[in-house]
Amino acid sequence: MDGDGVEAGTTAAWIERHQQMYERATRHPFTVSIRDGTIDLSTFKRWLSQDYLFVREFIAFVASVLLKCCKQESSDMEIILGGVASLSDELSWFKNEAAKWGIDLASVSQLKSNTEYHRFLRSFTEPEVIYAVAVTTFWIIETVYQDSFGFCIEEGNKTPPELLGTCQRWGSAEFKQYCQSLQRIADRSLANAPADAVKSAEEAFVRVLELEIGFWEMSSSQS
Ligand SMILES: Cc1ncc(CN)c(N)n1
Repeated sequence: MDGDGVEAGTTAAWIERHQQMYERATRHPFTVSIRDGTIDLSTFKRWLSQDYLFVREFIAFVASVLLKCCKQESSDMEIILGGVASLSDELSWFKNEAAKWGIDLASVSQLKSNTEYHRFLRSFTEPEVIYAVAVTTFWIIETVYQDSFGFCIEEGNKTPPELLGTCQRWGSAEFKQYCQSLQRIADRSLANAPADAVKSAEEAFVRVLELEIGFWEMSSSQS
């Protein structure tokens, strides 16, 4: 077990093996600039608008993970169902936050890196993609946000007060526990999965890190 009570497993080994890329995704200049208080607010608003579109697609992805979970009569159902349910709150949160920042969500055009991420998420809805691969992908997507925003509220932060709510949303102890539950599910599923599925899951893990880096870059630069 590590200090957080998570058993060291396959996913922890991948974080170590791909440490550099993991760091690039979770300590990106975008989130680091939130933590050090130098964030340009137009950049933040771009991220918020694009992430709203992302979350709409993410809901379909998480629903597809739930469906795969149900088909194999897994005991993980309640945790994943909780994830689906919390996305309803998340959508409302985005709408409220957008109104606060004067963003008209209906007029936001989706940027390229977001579209690329949507395409990736959609590929998981295929029935051929097995549960272990899908749930591991789900875990790393959530974990990048947890680690990134968790850093923004760790000791020594200079996060602007108006951004603390955003950072709490994914950086809270509760969200961390949820990610740890997903990690345990991913590790257990991978331990029982065939070698080719474990390989696909590791490829998806790396791809998520690339896409998350692309998402932060897009938010910073409109690419
Ligand atoms: C791009 C992205 N990655 C992850 C999350 C966390 N669900 C998110 N909202 N947006």
